[in-house]
Amino acid sequence: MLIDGKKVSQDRLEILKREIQESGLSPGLATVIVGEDPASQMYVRMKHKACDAVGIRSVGVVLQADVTTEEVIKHVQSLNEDTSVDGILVQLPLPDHIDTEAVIEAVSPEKDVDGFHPENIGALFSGRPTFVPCTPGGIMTLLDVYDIDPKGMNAVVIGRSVDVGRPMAALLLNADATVTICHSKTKDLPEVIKRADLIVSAIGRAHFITKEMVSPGAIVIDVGINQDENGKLCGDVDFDTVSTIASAITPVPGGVGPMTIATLMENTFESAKKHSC
Ligand SMILES: Nc1nc2c(c(=O)[nH]1)N[C@@H](CN(C=O)c1ccc(C(=O)N[C@@H](CCC(=O)O)C(=O)O)cc1)CN2
Repeated sequence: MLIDGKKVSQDRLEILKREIQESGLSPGLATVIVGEDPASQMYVRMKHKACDAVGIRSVGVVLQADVTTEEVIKHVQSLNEDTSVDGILVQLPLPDHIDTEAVIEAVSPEKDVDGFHPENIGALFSGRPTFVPCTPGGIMTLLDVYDIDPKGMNAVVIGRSVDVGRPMAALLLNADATVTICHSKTKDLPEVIKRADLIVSAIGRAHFITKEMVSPGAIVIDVGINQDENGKLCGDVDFDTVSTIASAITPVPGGVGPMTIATLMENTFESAKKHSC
């Protein structure tokens, strides 16, 4: 079965648009981008476009690549104080000279619609999630829409990043899966992956997950955004072969990526609802 993230995200955005209209609220999202990385610029454009589509006001702060950490934090603080802004997201990655953790910690936890603030990450790991990071949150929505219940499954998350691997593991644990997080130092990685009922790959290596590593019937979620040898967008999973034995699989493009944006829109509306109380 193909898990169609593009379709699910469109459906979710339609529903959200109606909910926002009916709420009478006027949610606001602020994006912060530093430098001119073309991929980051594209993702931020996609986020503003999604805001327009569902009825979320959006403002963009664009900062030069040589801005200091302190200057970025000042902009974030002024967005924290701006009552017309319900959600703040700082597009990642930031340039190397910027202290990313300090910038993320400067975002008010109440406006942290990316769910990266330590307070929100802590809540997630305590089993009391507040704002959930958008990519793992979007994956949980996909599993739910396709009636895939992780309860009791052996889930293997490949990659231990703060924005995807770790929160993904916490969400799967909260959903009663038995979770293994793999990383560059994991011994016998293919063997660990072979035992998985559910694989979430977020390592960023084109075609890394091959058919031989995957148990027939496993569910395969591909978070990778890579380029193949011809410069074509592809995931971590060798889709053509793995899809012949997986029971369900996400494509790249059109799988997890669009759900990241839909979840960001949903988090922003949730934030606006909280601020209206
Ligand atoms: N502050 C954040 N930074 C980053 C996040 C994030 O959630 N918050 N995630 C990624 C990038 N990202 C959003 O920011 C993102 C990546 C991919 C997609 C997407 O829809 N991809 C499409 C393909 C688009 C293309 O043509 O290249 C797909 O997979 O179908 C959306 C958002 C890192 N930074």
